[in-house]
Amino acid sequence: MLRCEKLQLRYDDFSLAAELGFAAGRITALIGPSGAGKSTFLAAIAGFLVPAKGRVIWAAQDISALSPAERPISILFQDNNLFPHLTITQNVGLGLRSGLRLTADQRAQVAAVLDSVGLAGMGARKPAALSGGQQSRAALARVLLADRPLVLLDEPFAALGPRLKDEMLDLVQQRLADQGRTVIMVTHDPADAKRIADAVAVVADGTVAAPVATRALFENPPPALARYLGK
Ligand SMILES: Nc1ncnc2c1ncn2[C@@H]1O[C@H](COP(=O)(O)OP(=O)(O)OP(=O)(O)O)[C@@H](O)[C@H]1O
Repeated sequence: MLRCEKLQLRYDDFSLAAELGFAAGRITALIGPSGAGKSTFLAAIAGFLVPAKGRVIWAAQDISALSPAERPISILFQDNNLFPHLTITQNVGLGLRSGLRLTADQRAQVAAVLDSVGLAGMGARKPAALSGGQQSRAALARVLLADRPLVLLDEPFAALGPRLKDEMLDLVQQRLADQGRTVIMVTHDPADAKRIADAVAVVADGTVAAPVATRALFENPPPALARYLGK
């Protein structure tokens, strides 16, 4: 369980309050209007933004004072998930260790995970020599290898076409959530949430609301979500 206790996040003229929990091993979608604070909230969980108040608790431990690297967290952003000057093997290997020198055993682990996401034989290429969908798979492969229990997705698949995006969402479900990881994903698309999220937390009006089971939420949307959906 990830808990946000009396969390208050602030920029100059923006503030966001969060008092909620995310069930372990589940996928929770964050949905809400542009500028509502979804990325800001993920940044606070990841440790990039110091909260004005409150605490972030993971598995009953206060992780608020830990640096991003010390937190049990992997993150995928919309862009810049891969270093352009490194090969795919090197990029994915960073999930195992921070240096570029991999042992034979580590290289075998990288090859196996690339194989498992459909990128067999592509390890020697640079990211620019992969399609957008393949780059997404490589970034996901690094998250798989990093083996951190909490995974934050800030719309990493938004630039993909609908079929590729659905493939990636299904991979997230099969390879992350079904293996016990806790996933929090920002999305603008209700269809993404309906496809793989167990629950949805609405971010609007300065608050991150507690997650509600996906189907129940869309069947009976609260006013902020109804406005967002244009209903
Ligand atoms: N580094 C920053 N400094 C000052 N204000 C910021 C900073 N980053 C974000 N903000 C402000 O915080 C608010 C929330 O931004 P955020 O990016 O979290 O929203 P979002 O819900 O993720 O939006 P979108 O759906 O458009 O990506 C916005 O008003 C934004 O202008």
